[in-house]
Amino acid sequence: MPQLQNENITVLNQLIADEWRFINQADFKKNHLEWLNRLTEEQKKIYDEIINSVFKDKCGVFFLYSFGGTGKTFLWKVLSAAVRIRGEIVFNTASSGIASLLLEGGRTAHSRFGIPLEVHDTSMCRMSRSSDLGELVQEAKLIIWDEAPMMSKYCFETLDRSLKDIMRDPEDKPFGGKVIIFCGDFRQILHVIVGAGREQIVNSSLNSSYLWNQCKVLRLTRNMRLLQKITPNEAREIEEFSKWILDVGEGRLNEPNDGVVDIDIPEELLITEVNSPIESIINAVYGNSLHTPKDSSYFQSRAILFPTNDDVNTINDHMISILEGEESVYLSSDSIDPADKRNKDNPAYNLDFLNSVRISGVPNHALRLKIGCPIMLLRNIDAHGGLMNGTRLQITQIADHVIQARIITDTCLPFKMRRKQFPINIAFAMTINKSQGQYLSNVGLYLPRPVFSHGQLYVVMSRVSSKSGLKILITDPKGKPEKKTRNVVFKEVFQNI
Ligand SMILES: Nc1ncnc2c1ncn2[C@@H]1O[C@H](COP(=O)(O)OP(=O)(O)OP(=O)(O)O)[C@@H](O)[C@H]1O
Repeated sequence: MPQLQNENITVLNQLIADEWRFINQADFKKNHLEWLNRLTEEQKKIYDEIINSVFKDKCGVFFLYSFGGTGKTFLWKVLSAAVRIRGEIVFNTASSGIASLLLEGGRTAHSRFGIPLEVHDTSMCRMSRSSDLGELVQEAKLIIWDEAPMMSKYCFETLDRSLKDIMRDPEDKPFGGKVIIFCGDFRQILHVIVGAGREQIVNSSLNSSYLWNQCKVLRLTRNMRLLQKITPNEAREIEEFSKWILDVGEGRLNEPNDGVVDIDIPEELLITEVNSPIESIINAVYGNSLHTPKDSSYFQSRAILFPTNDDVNTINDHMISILEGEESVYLSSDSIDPADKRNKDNPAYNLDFLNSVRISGVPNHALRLKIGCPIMLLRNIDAHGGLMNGTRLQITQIADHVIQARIITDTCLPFKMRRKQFPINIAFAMTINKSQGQYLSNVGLYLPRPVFSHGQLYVVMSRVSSKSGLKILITDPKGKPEKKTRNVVFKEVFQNI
């Protein structure tokens, strides 16, 4: 494929043409040198290693292990610019739509590579060598895949098989000889498998794959947020808090433990004065008056987090009631999918029952909305426009069949159901799992029941960069405040990193 440095040249493959538009952006050329000069020593070492692999045509599989604030998003920006200013194609991908938005030209790995929704040990991506996507993949010099630990190892193995097939590398190198860098944090929530136990979850993670032996682990260890304009006291507090968060994430509190243990939460994070738990957590995050819709930055930085969806609905229903303004209710149209012949005429699945179904990832039957309220998108709609599953928005206009909003940032049913509804839910509160990848500065964690899976507590703690942004309410079944809560860490997942 010829090198294309001039945007006036036309190419027949639209996917390649789209990538060349990035290459031709003047900004990369202007900014790359300035960014390069700002890299810290450890960032520069990683940069050099990757660039060396890319431009000396060495294959390479890397995993960048880092925690929040160590500058990995910054590093991707510099690496992508370095490859693009040399006229080459970079794939910026992420496991989730929301994480892909942080990357220039980012896409979910599933959509970028045509990875099937159901993956197993022989599945292949939906692309052939001669397809537009196949040709684009052959051109790509560097593949970045963020938030890798939240995907099943079969996704990476599927891509490995497909790239080997497409690249036809005589040496059968991993990923067809491409330079690929995965990154993420194994302390965070891993691949979610409904109903699976600890062993199955750990066995399905990237570092349980045959590919892991080929992966060189690189590390970023320096919290770059500490270098920003803050006082020595603030820096010390952030440093201590970061260390405590890492201890939570690695299960190092209250040792010895097998990874499931009650831990003490520091007093300053706890909400202890409680008349009504719901009102206490709302006050801690949103203050005690929500009479007029606040500006978008107010909602952008705040959320109440819960381990499960049931409690999320309770808070969102309460919040929409107290938000000032006229309420509009949008009802979904529900039916059993005609393709589900076995259940299509089952009287148990009547309309009332279908309307009552509330599950994660599917909008509720009745959407109660008001102008000003925060909502979360539940579908990947437009990557370029920033509209991905998990994007939060604030409603600005409501009409009969249209909602206007501005961006502020498998089902397991025994029947096949169809629901026509705006793909949104209210987002004053959300589940911990949905908050992974979101950036918040005011978080309220409400634990009427403890977390149940690896990484959930760590994900909450690592949403904020300072203690002052986090308030935790732990209650017993009678609503009485407590000071301890369960932490779950599958420690075996760290063994070979
Ligand atoms: N070398 C650097 N020079 C100056 N600022 C930097 C550098 N590296 C990172 N930063 C800044 O530090 C902050 C944190 O970096 P970044 O967002 O890239 O970290 P991250 O590891 O992606 O964190 P998170 O996972 O929490 O998003 C950002 O404001 C970023 O611009």
